[in-house]
Amino acid sequence: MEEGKISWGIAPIGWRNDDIPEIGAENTLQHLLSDIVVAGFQGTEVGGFFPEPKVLNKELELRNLKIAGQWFSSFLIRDGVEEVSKAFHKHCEYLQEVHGDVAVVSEQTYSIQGLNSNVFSEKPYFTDEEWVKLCRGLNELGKIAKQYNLKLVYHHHMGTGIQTIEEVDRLMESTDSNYVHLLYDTGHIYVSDGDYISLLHKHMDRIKHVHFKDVRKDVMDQCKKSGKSFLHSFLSGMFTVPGDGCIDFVKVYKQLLDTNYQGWIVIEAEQDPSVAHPLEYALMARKYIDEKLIQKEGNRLVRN
Ligand SMILES: O=C1C[C@@H](O)[C@H](O)[C@@H](O)C1=O
Ligand SMILES: [Co+2]
Repeated sequence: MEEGKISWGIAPIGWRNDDIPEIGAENTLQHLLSDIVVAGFQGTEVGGFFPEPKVLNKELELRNLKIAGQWFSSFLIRDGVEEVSKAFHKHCEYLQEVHGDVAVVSEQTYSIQGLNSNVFSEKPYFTDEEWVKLCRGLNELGKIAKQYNLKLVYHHHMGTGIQTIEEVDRLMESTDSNYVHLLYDTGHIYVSDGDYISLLHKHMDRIKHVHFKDVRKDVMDQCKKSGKSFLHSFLSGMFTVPGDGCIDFVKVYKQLLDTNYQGWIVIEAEQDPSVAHPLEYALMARKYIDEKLIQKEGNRLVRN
């Protein structure tokens, strides 16, 4: 990533979803990457179906695309830092080989994000001892990431122990800012707290990676009312690309520019690809970015 710039990416999640690997399984890596070029993005994140670094790098180079980062499910509370570190070293090695910038970490101990539980009312909570174990563990993982020239960015997520603004506040207070950074995901914090601006204001200095995920409020309300799981909520269309839901990305983007954010903004809108055509939605996102965000901000902007 170039110094002083915002890079725009789009995640594979609109084409294929690691949380439900069956959906979109017909979309190959080559198809996904070529769609990303057609839609005018500079890069993507690593999906669970991505190949070994040599093969991936070849496909990326052919299309002049970059890797922003990759998700890592940590089980620090369940397994302890020693065990988790082994898998995290491998994760970072892979990311280094594909020239990624961030390791996206989410603590999955007690997570209900992949279960058939009500994601709006059954999230887990950590005890004080578990908080200590988690935060110490994250500091250690952050040090490992640094050895590979990566930043550990923590992903707050629906259905997990770090979901709400209060929980993000506590995580930021209890971890070392040299090693643990924050991923700001507009969709997750909005569905959790009904507010996506406070987190941005409070933790701008820690935010080193951004996911732009929009929310269809009517669908969210319906999913909440019927007590749907996380997976069934997104399959019902709770999430979409920026400009197609209720989040004001102009406000968010302005704040990012005002505070001189440097790094990736990755469009991440999980939907069922058989319902929401992935390239069509990627193009919609790009149009919205160009017309409502970049043009609006004029020459303050930052697109390669
Ligand atoms: O960053 C993310 C990665 C996905 O696997 C996750 O479920 C999604 O909601 C998300 O925000
Ligand atoms: Co996300």
